[in-house]
Amino acid sequence: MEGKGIDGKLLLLEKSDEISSDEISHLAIDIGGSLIKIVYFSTNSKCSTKDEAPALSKERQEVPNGDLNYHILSGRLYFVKFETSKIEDCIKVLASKKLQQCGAQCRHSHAVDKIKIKATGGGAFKFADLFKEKLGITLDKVEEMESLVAGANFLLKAVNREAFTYIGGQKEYVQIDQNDLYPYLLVNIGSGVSMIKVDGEGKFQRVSGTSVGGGTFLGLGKLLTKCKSFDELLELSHQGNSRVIDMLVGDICGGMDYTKIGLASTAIASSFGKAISENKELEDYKPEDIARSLLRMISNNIGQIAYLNALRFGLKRIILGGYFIRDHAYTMDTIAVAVDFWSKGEAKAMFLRHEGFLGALGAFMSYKDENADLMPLQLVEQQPPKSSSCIVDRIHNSTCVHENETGAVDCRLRVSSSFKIYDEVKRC
Ligand SMILES: Nc1ncnc2c1ncn2[C@@H]1O[C@H](COP(=O)(O)OP(=O)(O)O)[C@@H](O)[C@H]1O
Ligand SMILES: CC(C)(COP(=O)(O)O)[C@@H](O)C(=O)NCCC(=O)O
Repeated sequence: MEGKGIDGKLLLLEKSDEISSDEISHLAIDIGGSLIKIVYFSTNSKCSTKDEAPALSKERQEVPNGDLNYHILSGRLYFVKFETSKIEDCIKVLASKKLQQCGAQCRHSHAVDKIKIKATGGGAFKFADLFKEKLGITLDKVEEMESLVAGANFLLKAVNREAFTYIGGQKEYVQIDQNDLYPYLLVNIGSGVSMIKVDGEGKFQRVSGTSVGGGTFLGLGKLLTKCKSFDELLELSHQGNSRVIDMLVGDICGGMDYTKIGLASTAIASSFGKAISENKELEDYKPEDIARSLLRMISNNIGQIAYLNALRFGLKRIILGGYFIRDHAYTMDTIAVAVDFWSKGEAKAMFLRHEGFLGALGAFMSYKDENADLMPLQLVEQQPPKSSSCIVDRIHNSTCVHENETGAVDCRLRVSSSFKIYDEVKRC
């Protein structure tokens, strides 16, 4: 299991046993083709030092608002993931932490089999019976595209320093004016890729997609390089040189630019094209060069299709999400350069700090639609990220710290007083 912490330190997830059931109020899950993503809100503030979370509180604050009272729960939103192929591990962790007791339906029933949690992604259908059987809970399905859009809109509107451009190796955070947010093209690079034209809250249309996505990178990468994991493949690509396998314009044109059609000699004419004529076997190529060419081919292709769809609808802003991106410099650079190149600087690629959690966040936000039990969730307070950050990676039972990741969001939930989440969770 991996967790992300915005302000860097070893947040709640270093030891999974540290989270107990009475500290979690809401949880939503996105079960994709490759990964399971979970977003949950916790009033707990177990941080490595006291001063990391000064604003956190378990106290309820009564806030009159018209006829209704609300209470404010202060805490943090946490983000964790599992590999979908290891869904049994995910279920074990949920069972051990009793996180499954944190859905929206506690008020109506204390019976475990009446508990529902919001779930999105194809796996919300595929694994519904498994969740029921092993945890006794019902997955309350939220449509995937709807969730992606709701998650993206929420991040773009409510979280400071969420969106950034990546140009020349530099991140530049962009605070988008809320009145000028729409329309934009949302490109979610998961196992496959969905492209969605977003026109407002709940106003969107899936306009395109491609099956050449993150699953393709990982699947082909595993076959071609013998890498066992995404991280290994990504790491390998750092040391590679794509020119070894990719056929460049210069390779075709005797080292010259193809000026007439605007292609420099260094531009890729054909990804993996050199392999057709060199009479080499797979083993003759270095795995790192293969990983590099593969990453570049897929990222470039997505950038180009994204641009074409932006052009189709006259969209200037392309927002990229999905766990494939992983804040990875070469991936972001390739996509940003592709968009810039093809659009001649007209369109901008923007990335998100919580790129992999759009669906899960969207499903989390949908608790607000529950028959007024839970009033609109609001992120009313949030600390800006500090300079260094890290996450704890517990996949494959290994614990390691990654630098420069982003993560947990300090926030306050506004909930209806008729829905006594905290008490209910303790009673469940
Ligand atoms: N630790 C990881 N394990 C597997 N895939 C990963 C990992 N980190 C990033 N990825 C990439 O992210 C993709 C999945 O992205 P995601 O947005 O979670 O899609 P899905 O909802 O289809 O699972 C994978 O296909 C892979 O390219
Ligand atoms: C089917 C999916 C929406 C599932 O989402 P994912 O689990 O990949 O995030 C996605 O894989 C996709 O959009 N694939 C591309 C299909 C196509 O348009 O050709």
